Amino acid sequence: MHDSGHEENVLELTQLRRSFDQGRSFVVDGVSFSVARGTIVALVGINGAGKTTTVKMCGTLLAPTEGSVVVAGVDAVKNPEKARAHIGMVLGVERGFYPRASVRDNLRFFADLAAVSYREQAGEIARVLECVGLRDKENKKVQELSHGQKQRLHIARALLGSPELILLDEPTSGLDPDVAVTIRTLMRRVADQGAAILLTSHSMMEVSELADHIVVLNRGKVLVQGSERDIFNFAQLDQVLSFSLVPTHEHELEQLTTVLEFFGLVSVTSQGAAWKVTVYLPDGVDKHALPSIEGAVLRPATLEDAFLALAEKTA
Ligand SMILES: Nc1ncnc2c1ncn2[C@@H]1O[C@H](COP(=O)(O)OP(=O)(O)OP(=O)(O)O)[C@@H](O)[C@H]1O
Repeated sequence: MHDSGHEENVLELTQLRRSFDQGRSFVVDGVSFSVARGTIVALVGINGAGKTTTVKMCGTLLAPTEGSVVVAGVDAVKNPEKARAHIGMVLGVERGFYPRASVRDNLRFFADLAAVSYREQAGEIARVLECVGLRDKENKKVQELSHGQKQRLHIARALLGSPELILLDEPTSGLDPDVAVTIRTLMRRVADQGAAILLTSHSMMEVSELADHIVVLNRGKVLVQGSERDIFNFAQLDQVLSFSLVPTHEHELEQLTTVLEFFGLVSVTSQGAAWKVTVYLPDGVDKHALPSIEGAVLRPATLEDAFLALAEKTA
């Protein structure tokens, strides 16, 4: 199935737009990016940025208002069924399986849908269950599985028939950390075997670990896309200064933030009787000139910080 060059784009979005109010506003507004074979692209953005709507359009579950989606060379807007044959997806995990039927029977049903021939089904089901570490649950009823096991079963379903494109909306949300690690390892392995993966995630740690390319959405538009370094550069971020403050006089917080704004973007959130102050410091700031503040911690910025700084900037 995977017979052409490594750089081939399995998914290409061009100027994708979607309105839910007859064109008065667009929740996805001119989004373009691509996902190459063997790579993982993460779509991130604060709530309501348009991530799920974008992924649904990639999966042919929602028609774009404008723009194009091409999956494995197939125009997915004109030929959604043909495109779907190349897609495995996990979008929302509460529904989808027959709870009283066994894991194997459920996967047989989906193997049929994924056009896996009857002769190959037993082997394919064993393969995908092995991939997600559920081989010993083949005869269990789905309703007897834990939340994490069901999540892994959804991923197993998406792998049936080895689709070239895998779409995952929040694949590890609500999972125990150890199960999330298993799933992340699995995603990397599936990509290394040649699949193109598009995922959404609220976990910047996950994105940092997995994504080869990051697309940051903001109110339906691509704010920035590229490597982790590109996101840092765009957010103009190097280090982060943070501390808690219980003001001793009325204007203390205001005075301090006015001084700190000279150095970088300042975010203030309440923490009971205290205020948590975070200062996002760009490259080149003279750290020695910073006011000395009791309990302040200066540390290198993480992707989470870059993301929060961008969210703060665009709020
Ligand atoms: N079927 C719909 N009808 C009307 N508005 C919708 C519909 N689906 C989504 N929206 C709106 O589109 C916007 C983007 O939603 P979407 O779910 O794509 O965002 P998201 O980035 O995935 O958010 P979250 O991180 O909260 O999952 C939101 O304002 C949402 O209310």
